[in-house]
Amino acid sequence: MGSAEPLKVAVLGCGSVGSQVVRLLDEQADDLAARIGAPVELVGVGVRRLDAPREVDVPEGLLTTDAASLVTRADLVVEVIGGIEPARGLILSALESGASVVTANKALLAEDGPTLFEAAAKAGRDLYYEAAVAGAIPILRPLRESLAGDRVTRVLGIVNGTTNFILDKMDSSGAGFAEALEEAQELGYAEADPTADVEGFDAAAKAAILASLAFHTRVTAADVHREGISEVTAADVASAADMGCVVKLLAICELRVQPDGEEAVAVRVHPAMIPRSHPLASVREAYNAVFVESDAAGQLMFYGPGAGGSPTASAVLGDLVTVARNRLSQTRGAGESAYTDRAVLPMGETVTRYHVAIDVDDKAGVLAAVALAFAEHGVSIQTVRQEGRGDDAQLVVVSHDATDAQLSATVTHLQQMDIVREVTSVMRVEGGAE
Ligand SMILES: NC(=O)c1ccc[n+]([C@@H]2O[C@H](COP(=O)([O-])OP(=O)(O)OC[C@H]3O[C@@H](n4cnc5c(N)ncnc54)[C@H](O)[C@@H]3O)[C@@H](O)[C@H]2O)c1
Ligand SMILES: N[C@@H](CCO)C(=O)O
Ligand code: NA
Repeated sequence: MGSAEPLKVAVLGCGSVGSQVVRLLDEQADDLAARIGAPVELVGVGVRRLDAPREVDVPEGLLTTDAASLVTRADLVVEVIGGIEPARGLILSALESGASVVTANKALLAEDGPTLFEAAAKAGRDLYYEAAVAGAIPILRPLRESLAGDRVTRVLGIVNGTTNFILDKMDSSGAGFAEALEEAQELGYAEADPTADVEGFDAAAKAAILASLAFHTRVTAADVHREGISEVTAADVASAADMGCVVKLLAICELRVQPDGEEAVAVRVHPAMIPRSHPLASVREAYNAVFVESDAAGQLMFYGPGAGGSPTASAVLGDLVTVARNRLSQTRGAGESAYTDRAVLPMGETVTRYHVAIDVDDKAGVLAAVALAFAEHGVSIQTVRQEGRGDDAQLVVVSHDATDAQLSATVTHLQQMDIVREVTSVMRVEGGAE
């Protein structure tokens, strides 16, 4: 074992994640060599600037700004630069020159995963990316390997720590969105430009990756219906609490049997109310969790730190060991499984329940007129209650299952009614029995 050739590893990017990968490669060198069956040799660390401050001491002579040539000298390339280019070009050139690749790059995988998977298959090399979804939490390998003999029907995930922190803060303190965001920024959870997190882009990329693996099909970020949390108000959170619910930003991937018997997938990211009794409701602060439903296993929950340099590096190193072992035994891992080629349903056909708050005139017949508007669009009402009197009168309606198209038509109708002053909030209700 000790006589095996060293495995040459290149790390591209030395930021939050890359610096922790470099640190662990050094600190765990002996254990990694024993687990892999060969020593790991760090042959270079690709950086943008040689003189930038770093969280890790990179051994003399290993830093380089020439990532393009570095990838041709490695057996295994770890890509932790992020973004589309130059990451995509570097991964493709690494595969072409015979290296296997481990990446944490959810944005790239969700935008152009198929190009990368095809390049890996053509080169006969591995492409692993456990860190790309929910950081340290093992979720992609369980979907790809442990659940490969089961039929996954639904994945519900809290896959963005920043937004979970903000919504948790709003729930526990009554704060509004802006105030909770400010606190998240002060504590370093949210970035100065929080758009990717709060508008759901990060979660949508992860949803695309989860749906692809769960349902053996190809889903890209463009297929994912996306709504962020910037419109969620303190009143929405309080209203959820009144119903025994909590508001979470959910990534929802569903397998749906169509009337013609064909199976299609629906993938969406949006804030939703879930009952406090649901396992995902107990996910606090910046933690992540993924709730999986499958035919044979039933319900599974994966929970843990979804971000941060060191937790994310844990997932990267796990992939590195697997890919290294595959390489030594001259095999490849499972690779992409997209044999089903399922259609992705438009959002209008998505079915769920809704919580609708409507400011109304406080007079006889209003409740009946509002109920009729729901009925006209085929939306059945589960509960309705009035809050406030006079100028503050509000009706809060919770529907049974309806399509998004039916609900949208109902809301448009309500907005045109004289007795309706404003539809103040429309939020989906997930994770509960009908
Ligand atoms: N930070 C997390 O918690 C986390 C969690 C999961 C996944 N990820 C993913 O990991 C990847 C890295 O994230 P991060 O948080 O470490 O980002 P980061 O911004 O801290 O680090 C990226 C580094 O890449 C460097 N870089 C940019 N262009 C380069 C180039 N051409 N060559 C070499 N280096 C270059 C930057 O200077 C920076 O130091 C991203 O894909 C991200 O989505 C991060
Ligand atoms: N910004 C992400 C972490 C990286 O995926 C989050 O808040 O969860
Ligand atoms: Na993960």
